[in-house]
Amino acid sequence: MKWSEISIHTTNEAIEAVSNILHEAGASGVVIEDPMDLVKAWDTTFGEVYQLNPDDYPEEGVILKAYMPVNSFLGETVEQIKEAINGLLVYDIDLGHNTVQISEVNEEEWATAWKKYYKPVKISERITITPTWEEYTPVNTDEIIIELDPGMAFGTGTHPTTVLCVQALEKIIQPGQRVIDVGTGSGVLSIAAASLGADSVDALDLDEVAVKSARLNTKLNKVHSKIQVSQNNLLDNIQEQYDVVVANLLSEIIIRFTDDVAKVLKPGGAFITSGIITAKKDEVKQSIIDQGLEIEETLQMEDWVAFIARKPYE
Ligand SMILES: C[S@@+](CC[C@H](N)C(=O)[O-])C[C@H]1O[C@@H](n2cnc3c(N)ncnc32)[C@H](O)[C@@H]1O
Repeated sequence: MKWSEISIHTTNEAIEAVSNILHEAGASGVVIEDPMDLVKAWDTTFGEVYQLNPDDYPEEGVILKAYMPVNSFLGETVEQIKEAINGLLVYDIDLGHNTVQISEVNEEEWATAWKKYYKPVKISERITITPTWEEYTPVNTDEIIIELDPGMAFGTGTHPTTVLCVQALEKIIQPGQRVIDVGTGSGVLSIAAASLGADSVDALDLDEVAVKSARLNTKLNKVHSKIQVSQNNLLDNIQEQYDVVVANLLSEIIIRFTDDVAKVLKPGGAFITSGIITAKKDEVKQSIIDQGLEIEETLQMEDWVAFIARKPYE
């Protein structure tokens, strides 16, 4: 499996916003390279007026590196990333050099680079996410451990949008419920729902790499008998009714399919959604309200928002 390393030369000021864009685009981890690597020492030993060569100018800024699987969406994703970064100019964020470079790395290089940063993390009252290669002993008796092999799909389980969805699931899931997880990635939200007592979960993703990764993770966590993983575009051709719809997707995509969410929810059912950057909060909220759902709670972590909305009884 090939990974593509996307290197973005930007400024300190833009680190957070560009990292958010990379995470929103599904990057598995963002690494910030030491800006000091870019600084070259000036040799003025003889007090001469230096003949400046543009190539020797002290470089400023930072390099952000993100990793994405090489698949048919990559070109489009990189274009979207570039567009979103350029969009930051509207907020007067200095982007510095603003260059984007792409190179291929192999799976082993990626895995060793990334595994260093990935440790067990308690992400909600009851749920701790641990990578498959770490030994972890539960601290509390009612603690739920989710073991994840993030593999090639989005989702180490620790991104703020995932954390917000897990926290919302913990509030909402009742034993026996039927759940659908749109954009399942590594399967983390489906595993959380099943572990919290849901009876059956349909886990959907457009990306076949995610489908494989989710299947593997549901087995690892021994909840595969409750979770059906399939390749599907959003809620296309879904005819069943659900107690809970959970979707951690880009704001633009959420807005596009809230009408289908309202259709598949049972009266009294809940819609949990994140992937919403604060700037897009109102737009997403309005699209949910326009479909007759009621916003029950808004959760926030760093620059990210999640909504819990409810379909009223007739
Ligand atoms: C931000 S990740 C969320 C992964 C996981 N649910 C989590 O919370 O960590 C979004 C996922 O949605 C999937 N996705 C994007 N567009 C989709 C679509 N139109 N239909 C289904 N899945 C989609 C992506 O492949 C990706 O796995």
